[in-house]
Amino acid sequence: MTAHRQDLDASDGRLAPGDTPGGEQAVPYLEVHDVGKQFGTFVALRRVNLAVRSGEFVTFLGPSGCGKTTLLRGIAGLDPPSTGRILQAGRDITFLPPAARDFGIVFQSYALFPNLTVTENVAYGLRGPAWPRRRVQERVAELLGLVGLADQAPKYPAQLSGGQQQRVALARALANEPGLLLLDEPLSALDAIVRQHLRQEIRSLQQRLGVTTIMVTHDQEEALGVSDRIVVMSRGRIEQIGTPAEVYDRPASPFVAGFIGHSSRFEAMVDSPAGSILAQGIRLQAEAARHLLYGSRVLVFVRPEHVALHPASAAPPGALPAQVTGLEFLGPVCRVSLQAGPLALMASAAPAELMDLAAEPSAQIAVTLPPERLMVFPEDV
Ligand SMILES: Nc1ncnc2c1ncn2[C@@H]1O[C@H](COP(=O)(O)OP(=O)(O)OP(=O)(O)O)[C@@H](O)[C@H]1O
Repeated sequence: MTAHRQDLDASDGRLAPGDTPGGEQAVPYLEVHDVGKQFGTFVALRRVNLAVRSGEFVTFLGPSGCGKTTLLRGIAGLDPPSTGRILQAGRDITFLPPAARDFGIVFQSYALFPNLTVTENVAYGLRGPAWPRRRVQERVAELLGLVGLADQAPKYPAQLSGGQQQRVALARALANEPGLLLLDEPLSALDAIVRQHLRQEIRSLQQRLGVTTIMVTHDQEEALGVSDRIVVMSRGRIEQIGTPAEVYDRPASPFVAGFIGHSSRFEAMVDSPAGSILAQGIRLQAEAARHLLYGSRVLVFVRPEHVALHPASAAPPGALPAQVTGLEFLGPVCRVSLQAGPLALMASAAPAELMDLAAEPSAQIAVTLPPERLMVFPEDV
């Protein structure tokens, strides 16, 4: 496990054109090579490259229509790619029918047989000479124990909650000990609390079993919370592959910076080779601008938690005067909308800090933007 962590940390999570993302380590369990998918003239996937290591939990994350389900369906053989190859455990599975592959899948809609009991649903795929009745009974009992449903065995799906039905679907997907577990938005039909609980259970079960897992989701909190690595997708392309910390702290593109987490965004121009930028007349320091061409246009993002707030009367040198334009109470933190001259910024701070600053709507305060925290991208990326 330690070595695995080091592997993950060693990658900087960025993609250069033509790279094989994540493929720099030991032989991957699943390899996606240059996969493309067209529906008529519509291109749903473009040259997707991906390598998933054995035992990894990888999430496909992106807005609606970005192609994440299409990619998962390609890996499952439900909708083969138009171009490229997919290898699992070294075997080319690109055009194998689903039944000839080694995976279990859980869909968003529970997809259980309504006329079969929990036991019968889980046992459904356990057929043939390898599965005498006694062994099936033992395996089903083991699986229902694993997903915490040992006492629900005789019930029918309609007698279970949504969360319980997804646990049955998970037990069924794992019944044959597949090499690969595919989860297609498995939690999106559930309410927030069940969803949060079940996602942690899925993660701990996955770690206990060590099964290589790919989950599709459009919920970034879900992806950040459970994944070893996240594949961020947009318009049929992979924008970045990285650990949750990498995609959050070091986004590879303006899309990723804007899609993952909250941020304020503004345009600027590189003003000097020493990392000074000019944003609508306001001069700021940005370490990430140091290597960029003098005079080039850039997009700048800053996370709310990195916008530092100060009293107007005790502003540090270089602070920008700012007016509070809105406050949103979120429990442990408040989100503060600010107007610093022409720049609209969002900050977050503890309620006690805001009380000390008397930061009420229309109050005047001051802000600083730490140079090492500004995420800067050339506009032509
Ligand atoms: N069978 C199909 N025929 C035509 N177009 C399709 C087909 N399946 C998917 N598409 C299109 O391909 C694109 C990607 O679809 P996909 O289902 O992979 O998106 P997604 O990222 O999973 O989105 P969502 O979160 O909304 O499910 C969409 O624009 C979709 O309309």
